[in-house]
Amino acid sequence: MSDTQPQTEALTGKIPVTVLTGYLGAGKTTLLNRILTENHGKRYAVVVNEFGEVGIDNDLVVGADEEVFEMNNGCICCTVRGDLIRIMDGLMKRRGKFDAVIVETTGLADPAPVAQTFFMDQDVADAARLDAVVTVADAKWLVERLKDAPEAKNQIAFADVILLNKVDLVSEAELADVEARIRTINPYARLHRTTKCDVEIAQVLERNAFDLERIIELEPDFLEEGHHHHHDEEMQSIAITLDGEVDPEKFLPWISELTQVQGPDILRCKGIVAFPDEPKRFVFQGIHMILDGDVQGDWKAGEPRRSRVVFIGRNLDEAAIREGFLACAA
Ligand SMILES: Nc1nc2c(ncn2[C@@H]2O[C@H](COP(=O)(O)OP(=O)(O)OP(=O)(O)O)[C@@H](O)[C@H]2O)c(=O)[nH]1
Repeated sequence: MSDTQPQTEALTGKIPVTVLTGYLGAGKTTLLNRILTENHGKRYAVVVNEFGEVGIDNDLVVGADEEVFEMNNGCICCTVRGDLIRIMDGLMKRRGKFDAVIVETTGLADPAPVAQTFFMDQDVADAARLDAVVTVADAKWLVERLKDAPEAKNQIAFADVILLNKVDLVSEAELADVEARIRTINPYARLHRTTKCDVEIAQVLERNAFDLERIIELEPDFLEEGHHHHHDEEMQSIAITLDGEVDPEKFLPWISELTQVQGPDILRCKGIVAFPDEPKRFVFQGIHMILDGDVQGDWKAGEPRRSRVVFIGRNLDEAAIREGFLACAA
């Protein structure tokens, strides 16, 4: 389908749904926050899914408390039939309160079963239409992940729109290389080079770009029940909650050493921690050895000052990481 065939909600009566995907740490939440803070006069309902049982992404999505629905009992692509359908049904009962839906999947999700929900479940298919699969790709790490992560490849293959993000971290030659790799997997998607996902929102939302025929060519059993996909069996997700504050003098050296030493195996880490006498939450994010942290957003009145961290990776010594974090207690 092309831009010349507008199929807006006014015409079809269906709510447009954008599936936002991309590997761990590529910039999905960055794009989502950009969409939610930009002044476009639209109201979005957001469904966030994360890998690991401690909800962190939900708290990192800005100013959208009421509209954010969180699914964190596993990978979205394995629980779509349940969670996503239930949430979509709930959303349809609140029609009129929002103009479109955005589903942010975990970095480890295969987008196929997510997209399938919008065709296979009759109630969902009657009420909503998949507008586009938007994939955020990390210009620095994508080439590596295409070698060892099948999900990363599927996310590119399924995309209608690709944001090749973090162009600030790579040279022009590396950029050309990663772009060529993307094109061998998906020659069709619109591709935008971005830093911090700085793309015009109209390039991402309401594209009316999802092309079922292309997807069936790619995956002939797309519209059949029992569609299988495989997960990276070695991938671990370690979520730790400390019921209290952590001492920055212990925590900062610990996290920095951990990511330096085990960086190659830590695909993603993030957390929200409470420092003593600090009214704001300390939020940190890491991708391999690149670590970033800052105080942002006040702890709300009455909110327990709990510290939560998540590590996703391979060959991680869970007991040692757990012990190390708990030893940072203030
Ligand atoms: N240098 C650089 N950093 C970026 C860019 N875009 C995002 N980041 C940083 O990359 C980290 C991950 O960004 P997120 O938006 O949380 O990524 P995500 O895809 O939502 O991550 P997961 O949900 O864990 O898979 C954050 O620390 C961002 O600030 C970019 O264009 N350049």
